[in-house]
Amino acid sequence: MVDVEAQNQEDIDGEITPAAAIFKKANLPVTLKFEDIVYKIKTEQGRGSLKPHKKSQEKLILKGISGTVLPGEMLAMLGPSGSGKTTLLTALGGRLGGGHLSGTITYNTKPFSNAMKRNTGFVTQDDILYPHLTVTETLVYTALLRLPRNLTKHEKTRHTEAVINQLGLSRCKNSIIGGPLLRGVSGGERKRVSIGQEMLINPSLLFLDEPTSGLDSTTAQKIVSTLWELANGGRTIVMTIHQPSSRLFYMFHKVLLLSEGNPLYYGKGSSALEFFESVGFAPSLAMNPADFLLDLANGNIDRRFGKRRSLKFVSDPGVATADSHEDQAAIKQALVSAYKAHLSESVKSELANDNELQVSTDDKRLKRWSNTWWDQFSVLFRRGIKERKHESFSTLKIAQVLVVAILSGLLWWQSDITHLQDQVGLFFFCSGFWGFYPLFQAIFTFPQERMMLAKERSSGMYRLSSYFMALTLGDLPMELVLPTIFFTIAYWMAGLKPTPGSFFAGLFVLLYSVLCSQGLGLAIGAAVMDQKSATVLGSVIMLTFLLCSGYYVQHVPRFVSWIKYVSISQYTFKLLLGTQYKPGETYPCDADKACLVEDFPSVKPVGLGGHAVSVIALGIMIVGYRLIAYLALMRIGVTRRK
Ligand SMILES: Nc1ncnc2c1ncn2[C@@H]1O[C@H](COP(=O)(O)OP(=O)(O)OP(=O)(O)O)[C@@H](O)[C@H]1O
Repeated sequence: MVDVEAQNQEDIDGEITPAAAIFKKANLPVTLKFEDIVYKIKTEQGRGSLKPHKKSQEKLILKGISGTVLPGEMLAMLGPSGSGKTTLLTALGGRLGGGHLSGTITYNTKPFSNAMKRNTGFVTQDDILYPHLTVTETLVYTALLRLPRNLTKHEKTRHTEAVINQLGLSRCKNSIIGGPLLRGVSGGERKRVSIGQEMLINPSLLFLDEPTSGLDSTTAQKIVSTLWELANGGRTIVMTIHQPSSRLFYMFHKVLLLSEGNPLYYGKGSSALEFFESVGFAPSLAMNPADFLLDLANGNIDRRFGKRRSLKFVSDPGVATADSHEDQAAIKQALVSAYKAHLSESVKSELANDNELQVSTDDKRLKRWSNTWWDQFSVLFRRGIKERKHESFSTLKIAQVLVVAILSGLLWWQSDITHLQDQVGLFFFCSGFWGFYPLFQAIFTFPQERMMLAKERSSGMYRLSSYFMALTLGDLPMELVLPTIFFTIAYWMAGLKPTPGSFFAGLFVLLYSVLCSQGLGLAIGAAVMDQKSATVLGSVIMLTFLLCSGYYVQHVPRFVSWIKYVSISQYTFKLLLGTQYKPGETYPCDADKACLVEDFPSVKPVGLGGHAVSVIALGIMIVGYRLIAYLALMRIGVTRRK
């Protein structure tokens, strides 16, 4: 017998078995038990309707589900769409947030813990992968982040190679993953990459949400065969599956059939038909048992197949009559009662069986994170640059900025102080353009990353701070290069003060304000997490800042005049003017008259003093907005545990 305790301790200390052997056996065999799982959520009635009063109603999603999955077993959850499969899987995987979950879930008699989290893989229904990374890159970055710190980079790469071979991904290992608008690997390969990401940590407990959905039967068979092999190595595997073929159906050690949150069957797949026959439902024709089970769970017993001849024939469930609905409900009710009468006792006695391995998972000895902050940061930074370079360094963006810069240079061509209004207009344009541009670049950052962040954070891959720093710093070079190009072109074409001091001061102000607008974009994106709403909110805020910066309206009413104190544009505009004009400087306002620049109507509202205050205010905003973004992100990927 395997010395599980020693093996487990070894894993806690980080000494994972050599790459070639990682699929042979589970590190820490897990017995999963769940008893009387009930899950309720509060829904708002009248939501989306014109009713003024919304009533909150409780909805029962899972209605007392129990079962046991032993090491070496593969449990498949079957049921119609909306029957609660994903909800139950998420609850068992320790990731269910919101709502009220009751009942007990134990892993080797213990509740979910950090040690168990490290030993658990969770493959979500949608493949959440970066489209521009190759298969190998995707898996290597995951290995670098998830495998323990005492493994060398070389060992982690060897683990990746072993996973690639095990999952039959060698042929496409250098192909990019791809996405909706980018051709990449096939759907089946993508699914295998998602499974591979979880297999890298050699989990003893593996959850998969519909791993075969949308795949042809041969690919589905390949995936389930791989999972079957993994189960054979002493792993505990739980998956939801829609309509498995009969070949697949008989590969599962256990099947749990759900209907509207109720269990209808739990036990061996091969005994399912026998059970339903014993309670009065049997197919009279040879058919895929999974299809028959789904028909039962839908209450759709066809007269040709069902023995319940007294029930009306349901020709088209889509246009079912009230009678047929009643029939369906009656069938489902009969099946729920049959489960309670014949199966619930045996499920309970199986749960009472003390067959768990008494393994100590010393949670206190286990460090929360597999890697140091710096390791996480550097891997995430490199991965971010690789994935996002296509977006950040797109020729379209560079061309856009070049065109605007050259156009501005031509429009303001060699303007001098005799055309003060024009020059002031150029500075206002700069503060507006470089307020909006970085804001909209940054606004999309977190909404686009949301799914990935939720997935990786819920498997405890990295700290939020290392992710946040890596992502925001990774975007910086391009964010700063573009305004530098713009300013250099526009400045010299427009003939502004030709001194290095004025030029660099202006450039510094522009980059400083870009950092501030970028921070605002990050904060709005992270707080709203919806691209459309964030864009609308961002444009309203930035427009307000521009309108209140003192250029358009010089006599701003008192009750809105405070807005200028939070306006990025106002501070940028003021600082840009300060790089060109000094207090007391004059301009020719009439043929033979010189006037003070600070009295010029477009300059007066912002003035030429108070630069230190502006620099401090922008500095506070640069930090403050990023802090808001960070706090808003803290809610992503964190599940509440009971
Ligand atoms: N947070 C939630 N808010 C509202 N309804 C929810 C929530 N979570 C689950 N539900 C509802 O619970 C039911 C079960 O959902 P679940 O996703 O578990 O079903 P499923 O069997 O996995 O379906 P599918 O096969 O289509 O993925 C559905 O009716 C779903 O709308």
